[in-house]
Amino acid sequence: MSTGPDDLVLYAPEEMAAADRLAATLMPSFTLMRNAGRAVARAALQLGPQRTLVLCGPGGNGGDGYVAATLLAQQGWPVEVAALAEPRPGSDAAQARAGWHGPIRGFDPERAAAADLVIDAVYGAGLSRPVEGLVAETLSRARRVLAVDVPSGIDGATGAVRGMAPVAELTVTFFRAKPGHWLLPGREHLGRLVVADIGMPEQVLRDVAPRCWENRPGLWHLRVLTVHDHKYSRGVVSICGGGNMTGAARLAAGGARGAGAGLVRLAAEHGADLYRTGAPGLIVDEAPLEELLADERRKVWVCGPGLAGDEVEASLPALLRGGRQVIADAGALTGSAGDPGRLRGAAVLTPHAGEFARLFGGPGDDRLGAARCAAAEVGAVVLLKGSDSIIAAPDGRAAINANAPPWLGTAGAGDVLSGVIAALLAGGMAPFEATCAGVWLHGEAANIAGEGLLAEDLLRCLPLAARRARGSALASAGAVS
Ligand SMILES: NC(=O)C1=CN([C@@H]2O[C@H](COP(=O)(O)OP(=O)(O)OC[C@H]3O[C@@H](n4cnc5c(N)ncnc54)[C@H](O)[C@@H]3O)[C@@H](O)[C@H]2O)[C@@H](O)CC1
Ligand SMILES: Nc1ncnc2c1ncn2[C@@H]1O[C@H](COP(=O)(O)OP(=O)(O)O)[C@@H](O)[C@H]1O
Ligand SMILES: [K+]
Repeated sequence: MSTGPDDLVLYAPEEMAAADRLAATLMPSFTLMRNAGRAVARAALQLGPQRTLVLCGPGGNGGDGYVAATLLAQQGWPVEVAALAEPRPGSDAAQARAGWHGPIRGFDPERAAAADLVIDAVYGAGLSRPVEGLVAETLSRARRVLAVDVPSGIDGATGAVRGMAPVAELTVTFFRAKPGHWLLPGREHLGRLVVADIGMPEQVLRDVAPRCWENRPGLWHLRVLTVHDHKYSRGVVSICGGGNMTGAARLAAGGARGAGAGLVRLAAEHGADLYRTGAPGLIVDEAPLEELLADERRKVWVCGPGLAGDEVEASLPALLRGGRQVIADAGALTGSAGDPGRLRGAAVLTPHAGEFARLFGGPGDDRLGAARCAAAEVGAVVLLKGSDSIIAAPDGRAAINANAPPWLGTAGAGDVLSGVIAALLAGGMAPFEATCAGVWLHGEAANIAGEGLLAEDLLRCLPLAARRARGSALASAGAVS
């Protein structure tokens, strides 16, 4: 089956609540809860019969727990239920509670410690304050946890831990995942994530349409070359080269070439000889920048890797004035610390957490929200890099990337990435899609290279990463808008 944006969309808790309300006008809402509980029971059954304690909260999450407990008991499982409070009379959760005919106990940390499996159905999308006291104590004693929707305490919008949250072995969520499933630290609490189909009407996807996606092939499409392509149509990338830290610009150039740019040129008014000793396919220009800008084919520029403050001053304003598509990285970001307005006109900014903080402050617990605000403020795509990189567009679209292995955190990896994004931009992709695709290819190349990679290793792995992207996005649905 093909994957498209609708499959990758992430519903924040308030969007999921809106989806729920809409669904309730189209079908009996209890059907969704019954299907959710069924999916939880099915997942538990796959773990094999064992003494199970279902911890039920007062709302819909607890309702799913009662349904699952009832179904598991019907299968002959040794199941106990502990409840925090009675569900609101007349609610779906109350109906689910009425289906459970066994005893209901109070929360007790010792009982949780004695169970072989704890089903955490305490809080889900309705988490409204930190998890503490008896709930925290009980959850923290569980030895093996299956979480319903999210491990209680994980904020579904931000991935933050509010108070405490158990580390689950398996998490079963419904309809679509949430940003907090993919953002850290939430992602580390899930174990394996199962997204269960609970029969949500199709109309919900149309009428409640979040603008946040998991970043994978299918959200974007790499172009396919034809016999009519040539080096200029594949894209020209220009890179500002510093006179001192020359490795960074060379890595960016390698990233652009590895990601399929037809022609990569390095602008090095000073230090051109150093660059000429590098890759033979790289063209080094010694002419002053103003002269290079007269060539209208040179639309896409990487500015920042390896540049000192004065070198940024000598290049960035001219590139922006010249209406070029600029990827501002490293030195270009540091040079605008506290004054992000200086980057207005750039196509993409690629800060890591430290650079982001220097530019915009924060970002605090809500990194997704902070990246979106930053993108709107500067009018550029903002890529907040990390092991859960966030790509945010000025129009509110955002994507969360999760394929990057920890060994990608090595000096020079970011320089390669700026070149990869530049190549995709130069090849005709729009800035948001080019950045999403670049980040995924970069992570995939790191997976191909394996642990111990050096930034240089990414370059030879990029072509295979692109082939994998094309393979897994085959026949995907249309573009994101
Ligand atoms: N959205 C959907 O499509 C569906 C949702 N379902 C379930 O319904 C859940 C959402 O239900 P609710 O909106 O009732 O929310 P929850 O069941 O997550 O929370 C219930 C209530 O608990 C209280 N609460 C939250 N955090 C607390 C804390 N830390 N300390 C003390 N009290 C706290 C709040 O008053 C909240 O309204 C989902 O997580 C999911 O499990 C499913 O039943 C079926 C379909
Ligand atoms: N723990 C991690 N897991 C996965 N990717 C990481 C991790 N730490 C850093 N990265 C990635 O490595 C790259 C490092 O970029 P950057 O910090 O700019 O380094 P440099 O300036 O040395 O090139 C980014 O793409 C970032 O997302
Ligand atoms: K839960």
